[in-house]
Amino acid sequence: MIQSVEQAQVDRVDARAIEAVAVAARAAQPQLAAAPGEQRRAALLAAARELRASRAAILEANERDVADAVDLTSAQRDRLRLDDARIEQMAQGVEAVAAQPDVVGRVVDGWTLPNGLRVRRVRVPLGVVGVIYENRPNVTADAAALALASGNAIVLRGSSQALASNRVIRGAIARGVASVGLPEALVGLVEDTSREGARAFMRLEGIIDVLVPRGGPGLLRAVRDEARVPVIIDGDGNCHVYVDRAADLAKAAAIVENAKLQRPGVCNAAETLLVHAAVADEFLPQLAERLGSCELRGDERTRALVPRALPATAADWETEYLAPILAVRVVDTLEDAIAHIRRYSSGHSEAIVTEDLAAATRFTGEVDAAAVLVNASTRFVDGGQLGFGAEIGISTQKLHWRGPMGTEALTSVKLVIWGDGHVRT
Ligand SMILES: NC(=O)C1=CN([C@@H]2O[C@H](COP(=O)(O)OP(=O)(O)OC[C@H]3O[C@@H](n4cnc5c(N)ncnc54)[C@H](OP(=O)(O)O)[C@@H]3O)[C@@H](O)[C@H]2O)C=CC1
Ligand SMILES: N[C@@H](CCC(=O)OP(=O)(O)O)C(=O)O
Repeated sequence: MIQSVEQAQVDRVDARAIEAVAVAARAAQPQLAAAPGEQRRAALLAAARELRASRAAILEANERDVADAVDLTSAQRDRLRLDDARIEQMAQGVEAVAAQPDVVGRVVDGWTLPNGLRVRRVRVPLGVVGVIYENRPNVTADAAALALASGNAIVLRGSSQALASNRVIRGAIARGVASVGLPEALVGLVEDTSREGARAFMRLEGIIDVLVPRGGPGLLRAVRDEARVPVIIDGDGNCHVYVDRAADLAKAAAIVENAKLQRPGVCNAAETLLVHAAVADEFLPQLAERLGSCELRGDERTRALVPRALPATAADWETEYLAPILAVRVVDTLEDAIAHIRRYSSGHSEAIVTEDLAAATRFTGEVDAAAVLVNASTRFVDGGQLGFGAEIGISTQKLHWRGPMGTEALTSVKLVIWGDGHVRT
């Protein structure tokens, strides 16, 4: 039989071991779906306790991960590294998910037909959620907590760089789950972190109900080419801030600084600044000073106002730097800003700074992204910040869900119809 190169590679990994983890999760999921909300909540609270109790083991594993990782950018190193405070945040994140209102079985709406049939639409778990994610170990806890809270089993495929950390974190959560009488298999971890293993994972048709690929363009290409399971893409963030002619420039400077520099390596950090020509003279020189060592790459009009800015090339408008670098362009109109964003945005998070309600309304109406913000930093587009407790990722696609994915995003709906001997005529 003739095989493609990709298929031959998939065959070389232990695809059966990966499948076994997912099959076990699938077998366990109905028990979770039938469990009362109190038991799911108790599992999460126990998992948080186990995370705190495993602090030393998590730190030790994480040190090994950091020591073994080669060629990390500063953003990747920052993501991978855990410390006491981050482990505590992880446990608190699990508790925050436990405190969310229960979504399983929630009645979305209901109606009674003229013939007496009673129809209700209720929320149900998706089933088995797979997630492929970057080298950020806290995602292991966040994703598992959100899945369990919403009645789903989860199979985690984290980065090869974080495997030791993820093993210990997954172990702690599984112990919490088992301590309340639920199966540990509800939280599965793919131990084969090869790229071929990831591709085998994407092909688990009929076993994984939905895959959440959380990462950059390389991962998304692989998913588009290889996945045989339904996906919710949580992709890269080429995010913009537009400073309008009617902006309060003090607010604008604080927002741009926060959006770019508070944590430059994350997907909701700003990458390009657009400034209306009417305020560029006043705004850009003071901003350049405020941004300190942040590298600026500007168009010609920007460079005339900010001599330290390097020339921006066409590629800069497309680039997610994930670093303290900001592309800057002066635009003549709100329409030009919207057109630039329409062309280059990856559909993650886009912000306008303005005191003009009409401009803000036009921006929020016409810009097509998971989140549009008025007079606020793009850094707020995060599950924890927006009240979801945590996030499994930030969906950059339109179907099923858009934006930070909390428990509701991990459910679908089912019609429950009650009759009394009704037959259709
Ligand atoms: N929308 C969202 O919710 C989020 C988006 N992101 C985006 O992720 C990117 C940063 O993370 P980064 O780690 O660089 O992302 P990558 O896409 O490089 O890696 C993410 C995960 O995918 C795996 N992976 C990468 N390429 C492939 C491939 N071709 N085939 C199979 N698996 C693959 C990685 O494995 P390994 O590490 O083992 O190579 C890792 O587990 C940014 O673009 C950021 O915006 C990040 C977080 C959240
Ligand atoms: N949820 C995050 C942003 C998403 C994220 O985790 O991004 P990344 O640092 O690229 O892994 C936050 O704002 O803190």
